Amino acid sequence: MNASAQGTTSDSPEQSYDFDLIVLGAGPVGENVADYATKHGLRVAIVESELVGGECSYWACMPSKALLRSSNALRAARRVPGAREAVTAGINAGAVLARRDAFTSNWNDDGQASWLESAGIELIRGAGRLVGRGIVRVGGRDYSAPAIAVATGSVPVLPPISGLAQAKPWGTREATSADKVPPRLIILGGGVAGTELAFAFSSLGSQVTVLARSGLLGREEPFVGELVAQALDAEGVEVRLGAAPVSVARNEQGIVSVQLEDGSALQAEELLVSTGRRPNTSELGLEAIGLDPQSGFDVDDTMLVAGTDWLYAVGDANGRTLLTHQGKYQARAAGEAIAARHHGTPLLDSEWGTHAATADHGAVPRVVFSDPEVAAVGLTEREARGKHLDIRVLEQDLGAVAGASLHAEGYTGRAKLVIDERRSVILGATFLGQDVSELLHAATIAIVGEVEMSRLWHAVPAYPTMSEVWLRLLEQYRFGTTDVASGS
Ligand SMILES: Cc1cc2nc3c(=O)[nH]c(=O)nc-3n(C[C@H](O)[C@H](O)[C@H](O)COP(=O)(O)OP(=O)(O)OC[C@H]3O[C@@H](n4cnc5c(N)ncnc54)[C@H](O)[C@@H]3O)c2cc1C
Ligand SMILES: NC(=O)c1ccc[n+]([C@@H]2O[C@H](COP(=O)([O-])OP(=O)(O)OC[C@H]3O[C@@H](n4cnc5c(N)ncnc54)[C@H](O)[C@@H]3O)[C@@H](O)[C@H]2O)c1
Repeated sequence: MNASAQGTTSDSPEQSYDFDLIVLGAGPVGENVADYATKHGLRVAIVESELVGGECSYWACMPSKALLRSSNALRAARRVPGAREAVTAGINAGAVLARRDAFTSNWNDDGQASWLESAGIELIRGAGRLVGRGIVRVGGRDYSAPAIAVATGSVPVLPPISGLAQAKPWGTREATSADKVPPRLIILGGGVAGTELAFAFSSLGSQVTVLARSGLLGREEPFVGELVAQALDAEGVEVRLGAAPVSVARNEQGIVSVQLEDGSALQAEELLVSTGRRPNTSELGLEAIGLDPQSGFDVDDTMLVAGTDWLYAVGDANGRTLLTHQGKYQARAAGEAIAARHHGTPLLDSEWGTHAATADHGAVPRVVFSDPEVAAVGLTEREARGKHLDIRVLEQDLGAVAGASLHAEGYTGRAKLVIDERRSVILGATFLGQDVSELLHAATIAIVGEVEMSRLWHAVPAYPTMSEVWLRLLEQYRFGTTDVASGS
């Protein structure tokens, strides 16, 4: 390392630094910050303590979706006469686990490490820690750069329940990398991870019980949790709403017992805790640069940390939205903003500028890969009302659309738009039903583009696709009724 610790400033000569940018954490977000800065000519190093590719590739998005996909495809076939008769056996759990293993490259990151090399990004293996302004220590060696980006992801939150930690519950890592399907599985937490993994393990053969202290998927429109709970029930999953565990224990035979507040108890071979995550900041040495590791990062839309002109926090690490695609979007903005500041070229950080993650504030797409799927973007009705906006709400039975009835026998689904009446633009959209995730991007474009409803009228959905739900919603907006030339 060439630069001195606290004395290093952003206007020191470029040559005195080891790199132009050091990124802490090579998850999807860190990789993108590094890539975008490198594309603009910066010399970038990335520090990774585990596997290049991060949580998403090995223990989150990819393995969980691989565990879900086969059973979703099987149910889809069973919903279509003609295909249904060809399904003569149930799920092959071994083949599903093998496909999951392939998607995680058997937890080997050689491929992603080679990609870093090909992109011109230097990989430093080990846990990085900030020891001063612009200085990162890895394995006893210091590296310097005028800009540092923290992309260290998030860690699970374990609720303070008596005996829980000692019972060695599964977290989402253990669930997504499991090589056996437990006969019984209790899931604590009815959020996105708990809901998806309930579908996954139930389809693989576990008897699953979900303990959700309130409804499922409480961040979304109320009908979402209700309909997904009904679907889980139909799959044989028991969803216990309002269930509060008071203690947990694992006996010598390995069976976990969960004692509930109402006096009842549950037993299972495994207990999965999926009760949320928090930014992974406690081991970063933030105190060395005058920041409190407990209070999290306060970032602007270029991901610059408040009170600094050199430190960035991106993706799960800043706690804005814990989603890969949104973190990567922030990473693209941050990588280019860091490069612009480095080169002294114009910073486009005003609303919707290239270097600003403006969509974080009202256009975040979210998909739950349950069956039915949940796809939502922007504000829910509750959130919009909380902002005291003049809104109008449109709802449509998705099953009544010709494309949906062709897609699956007895298709059940729903769509909802939240409209800003003053500007006549969409603030939020929610779709629920089989395969609705691919409907979502149209809504995201309408929100980001602030397309007025009168112009959306001219965006004609093809017949007979499920996208015709847009026409039904627009008719409702214009005429106040769904009963307009419907059917075909
Ligand atoms: C079960 C589950 C399923 C999910 N499914 C989806 C999904 O389908 N779609 C979606 O959009 N999101 C999903 N998510 C969320 C998604 O996984 C995260 O939003 C995403 O991984 C965040 O990326 P990141 O790069 O910020 O952090 P991470 O992927 O966590 O990467 C951070 C990296 O930093 C490294 N690191 C940490 N500390 C240090 C240090 N001090 N020095 C060096 N390296 C360090 C870690 O080893 C890790 O590799 C899911 C999450 C879970 C738990
Ligand atoms: N498809 C996807 O995009 C996807 C899938 C899985 C996870 N994720 C991301 O990963 C993050 C973590 O997922 P998650 O499901 O753990 O978090 P979450 O915030 O979605 O859900 C946590 C749930 O646990 C409940 N909970 C919290 N404390 C509890 C307690 N003591 N007892 C009972 N219930 C309790 C909460 O009420 C909530 O319903 C999420 O923020 C999500 O964005 C995304």
